[in-house]
Order: sequence, then structure tokens, then C-alpha cells
Amino acid sequence: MHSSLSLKPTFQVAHSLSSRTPNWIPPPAQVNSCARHTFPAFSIRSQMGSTESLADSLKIKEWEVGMLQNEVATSQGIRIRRRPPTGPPLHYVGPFEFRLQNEGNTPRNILEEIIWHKDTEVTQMKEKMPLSVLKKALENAPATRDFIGSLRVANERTGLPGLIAEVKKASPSRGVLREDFDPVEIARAYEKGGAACLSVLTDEKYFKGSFENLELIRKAGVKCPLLCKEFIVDAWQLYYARIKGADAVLLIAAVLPDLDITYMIKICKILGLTALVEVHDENEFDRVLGIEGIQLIGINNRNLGTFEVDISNTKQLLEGERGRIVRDKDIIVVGESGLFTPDDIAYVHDAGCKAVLVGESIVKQSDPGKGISNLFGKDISLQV
Ligand SMILES: O=P(O)(O)OC[C@@H](O)[C@@H](O)c1c[nH]c2ccccc12
Repeated sequence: MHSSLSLKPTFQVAHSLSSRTPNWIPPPAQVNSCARHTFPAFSIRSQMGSTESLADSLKIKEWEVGMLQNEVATSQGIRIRRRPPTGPPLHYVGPFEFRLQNEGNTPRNILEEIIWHKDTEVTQMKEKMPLSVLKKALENAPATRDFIGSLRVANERTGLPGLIAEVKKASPSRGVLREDFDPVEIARAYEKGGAACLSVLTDEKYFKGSFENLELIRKAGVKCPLLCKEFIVDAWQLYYARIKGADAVLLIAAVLPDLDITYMIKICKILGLTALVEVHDENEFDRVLGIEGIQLIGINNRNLGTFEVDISNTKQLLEGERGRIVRDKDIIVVGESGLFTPDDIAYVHDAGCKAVLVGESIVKQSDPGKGISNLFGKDISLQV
């Protein structure tokens, strides 16, 4: 199930990720989807005439590596391209910019649009906050909490799926869900209402979330472990999530090739983060089931490309052989999206989900804590 590429990520090097702008040229045989984190430092100064042509060459090289990433992804059935196909090297000023307006550079769907935007956003953030700075901050970061343990305990306590309650202000498909949005108040209400864990949207542009929300909730003393709900395209984001208070992160199989997932899971382990790996279809599920060390898989009932929601997706994917593998490996499956009623919860529970991830139906309630009781059809708070 693994990528046909033979290169294994070089974790020692990867662990010291630096700014994205490379100071090397990757040797062609080693180009892989983790390329920009793993290449050794090759100086190209000797091959280049002026500083200007050096800078241009580096940008073009980086763009080429991005294109290769797209090819690796396509070979695994991933339709989301990491970058615009004929896009400019990052920060390139010049004729490349015109290409942005070309038709070929129109994202195919909303997920692709989000990913292209995220790629640029992360590049800029990395420049402001290189990994060395994040690593320093890690020294003072409080320990992470046991995300999976919390889901298991809740599942055993209530006899129903453990709840990951989502602090979600808006989404591209549903617009603004709640105008009077106080993230800490909502988080506290969820905790009181019996949520096992919380999910905090951090994407600003499309979901009106923020890392500030994550940090505020963590610092407010909420005990539920926190999932950083972000579109992760670069291992740098794992470090960033960790210092902002995350206990878990989301890895989306529709976006990340197998090697990236494998590599990121290892970094998560080093950082004490739990990885929730999200799938939507059979191909993604099979890929993820073939990756070593996966403990938590989310089945998204929403197709992030089209926004269509169908909760029978969870049931279909867990039927037969895949469900058997999940049980054998003791993987916790999270039913995600589009859950509104006690029947919906019972449906995905029967399908094999020991946990659920819910946003809209509870965040919209005037008291999100009571929203949880309505959703589960009973009070699942610890007070009971
Ligand atoms: O609001 P809902 O339909 O209950 O869905 C929550 C959650 O599953 C959804 O927000 C989600 C699942 N996977 C994602 C990936 C990115 C952004 C959002 C999501």
C-alpha cells in the first residue's frame, strides 16, 4: 500500500526543518513527497554566476519539486494538487505572476483552493517563525493530554461514541454558524456537557477560526484534549500546533500522500501529538490502513470537494474486510460530519465508530452543552 518510491524520510534531517526557501538542489533520485524537508544541504553557489540567477534558479527548482509532489500524489489516486500546475515559484515577482490568472490555475474544487492558499500561508508563517524559534518555544510548552484515552474512557462510560465537539464559527458550505462566537465559553459548555475532546478550527480564511482560539481555550484550563483542526501540508505546522496548545492534529488523506502521512505521524510521536487521519473513500481508507502506527481514523461523511454529506458513507466503509482490519488493529474510528440526531449517533455507533466529531448541530444551540444532550438523546455529562 506504500508509495513505490523507495526513499524513506530522513528523520534526523527532517526534525530540523528550516525555512522553506531551499539552499540546495535536490538530487533527482531522491525527489519524493517529503522533498523539501529532507534534502541534504547542497550548495549550488559554485554552479551559478550571479546572486540574481541563483535566487531565480532556486525558486524554479522549488517549483519543480512542487510539481513532482503533484505527480506522486496523482499516482496514489489523490486528486488534490498541492500547488497550481503552472504557478509561479513562491514569492516570484515577474512574468510568472501572469500565469496565476490562467485557466489551468483555477482550483478544481474548494479543498484544492484551500490547500493552495494554505501552502502560501504556511510559507509566509515559516519565514516569520522558523523552526528553530518553534523548537525553543517547545521547551516551555505544557505536556500533551491523552486524546485517544479520553475517547475510550467516554465510550466506556456512556456506552455511546466518545464525543469530539467542534468549536466552529463558520464553514465554506454552511456560512456563519454562530454570530455571538465566544470560543472559550463554547469550549467550557462542551466540556460541561460531557464532550470527551474538543476540535478547534484554526483556519482563518475559510472557517473563521484561529490559533488564538486554540491557545485561549488551552490557557483557560479546559481539560478536554484539543484537536487542532487545520489543513496540514507541512511538518512545520505540527510544531506550530503543538506550541499553540494542541494535543492532536488532523491529517487529511485526500491531501497528503502516504509518505507524508508516515513522516508526519513520526513527527507527531516525537512531539507527543495524536494524529487523527481523515479519509472519505475506499481508496483513502485502504491507503491509510496500510500505514504503520495509525491508531485513530476519521471517516468524513462530507466530501470536502463537493460538500455533499452522506452518513451512510461511514457504514459502507466499515463493512467487510476494512471493518475487520480496524477491529484487529484496535483502531478507533471517528464518524465525522453531518450528525444531528440520536438516531444518527446510533447509526454510526452501530457501524463501528467508538467516537464522533460534531460541529454544526451543537455549536448552533444557544446552550451548546444542552445541544450535546439533545444530540445524544440523553445527558452524558460527568455530573450524571
Ligand atoms: O459541522 P459538522 O457537519 O458536524 O462537521 C464537523 C466536522 O466533521 C467538520 O468540520 C470537518 C471534518 N473534517 C474536516 C476537515 C476540515 C474542515 C472541517 C472538517
